Amino acid sequence: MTALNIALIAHDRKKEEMVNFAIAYEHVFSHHKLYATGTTGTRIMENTKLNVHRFMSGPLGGDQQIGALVAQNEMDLIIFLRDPLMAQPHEPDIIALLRLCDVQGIPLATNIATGEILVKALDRGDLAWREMVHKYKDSANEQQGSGSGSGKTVELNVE
Ligand SMILES: O=C(CO)COP(=O)(O)O
Repeated sequence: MTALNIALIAHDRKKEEMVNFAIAYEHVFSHHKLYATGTTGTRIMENTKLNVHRFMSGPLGGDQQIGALVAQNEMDLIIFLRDPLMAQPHEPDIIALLRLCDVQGIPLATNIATGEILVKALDRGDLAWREMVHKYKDSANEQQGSGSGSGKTVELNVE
């Protein structure tokens, strides 16, 4: 199975849970391309050997940056450990990201129990259909002669 694009996001009181999750499934995640909001990504990299492409911190637009990739159907799996007991200043961004996952039909876990099921499914190859999505997009882009391939993974430079 080729590497899929996975986004890991956690609100502050869920970050320790996310770090432990990343440690537990490092052997699975290491085969894929990881993306995260700023602080979540930093915490994961500090505690594992995983390489994580970090976007802005959530309140500064990180959810929206990941949402942009979801809108382009580039993101294959999202594990977003939300804090359901604390209001977030960027709640509209969060809702927008979740909505876009439903628009594109992207596998999304918002708690650790579902996250674990999805990562085990990923490990078993159950998300191989996402490879077909990428192949289809790539060939559609080639047919349109878009050259650099607007459907390819967008690499953004972040600090
Ligand atoms: O707020 C977040 C997601 O909505 C997470 O952002 P950080 O990973 O930067 O803390």
